[in-house]
Amino acid sequence: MDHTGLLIILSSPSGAGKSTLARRLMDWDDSLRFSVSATTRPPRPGEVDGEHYYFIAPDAFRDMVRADQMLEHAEVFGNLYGSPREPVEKAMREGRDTIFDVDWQGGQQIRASALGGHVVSIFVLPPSLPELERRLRARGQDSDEVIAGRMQKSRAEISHWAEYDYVLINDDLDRTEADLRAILTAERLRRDRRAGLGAFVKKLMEDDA
Ligand SMILES: Nc1ncnc2c1ncn2[C@@H]1O[C@H](COP(=O)(O)OP(=O)(O)OP(=O)(O)O)[C@@H](O)[C@H]1O
Ligand SMILES: Nc1nc2c(ncn2[C@@H]2O[C@H](COP(=O)(O)O)[C@@H](O)[C@H]2O)c(=O)[nH]1
Repeated sequence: MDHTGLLIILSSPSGAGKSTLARRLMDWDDSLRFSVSATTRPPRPGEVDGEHYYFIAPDAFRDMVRADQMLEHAEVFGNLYGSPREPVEKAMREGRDTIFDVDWQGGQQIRASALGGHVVSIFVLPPSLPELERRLRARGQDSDEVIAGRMQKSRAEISHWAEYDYVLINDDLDRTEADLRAILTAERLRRDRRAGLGAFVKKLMEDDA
């Protein structure tokens, strides 16, 4: 292995399909790892601590931020969310690619982080706002009040679309998954080519010295 792992950022307004797409990508390629975030929001029915999120108290969250244990963190919909730093750095050293499901603030912070890896950012749009609301309701996990709050914030999240390398409209799930696979394959080739050429050029210079 002569490369570091990719950092793959997925952002979207809540309910556009990031978690569903991330799960599908990991079923396609089991070498991908998901960055399990820490959050102060309460678990939804069926969510497992350490698998979907690390559910922690606000004080514990703030302690982690103070100890520089979060690669990025933000307040989203009135709760704190953050990506623990250590597992990401370990995956990068091991050459494993990491998927992040984070909002635009997290996306900006990961891009600006000093990790020095190859970052690929993807924004997922819903086909329409009524369809976004339909998906949030169909998921059946949030109250009307929570859904209204998320819909109200959706425009602010969408306004950051142009900061991303790729923008996909998640109308047909199979099609969006296929687009994501193509992006990942191409970005891995770019990363590998760069890493391979670096070694080649170094050797070329040494041979000539
Ligand atoms: N292309 C699609 N067509 C129809 N339904 C979809 C599509 N993509 C995702 N969904 C459904 O929409 C709902 C929301 O998807 P998901 O939970 O993946 O969104 P999310 O972006 O991760 O949301 P959040 O930001 O709140 O975590 C789920 O019930 C999922 O099955
Ligand atoms: N900046 C971060 N945003 C995160 C992180 N983990 C999740 N999120 C975003 O929060 C909302 C809501 O998520 P939900 O699970 O409560 O529906 C969603 O848009 C996520 O992308 C994180 O670690 N950092």
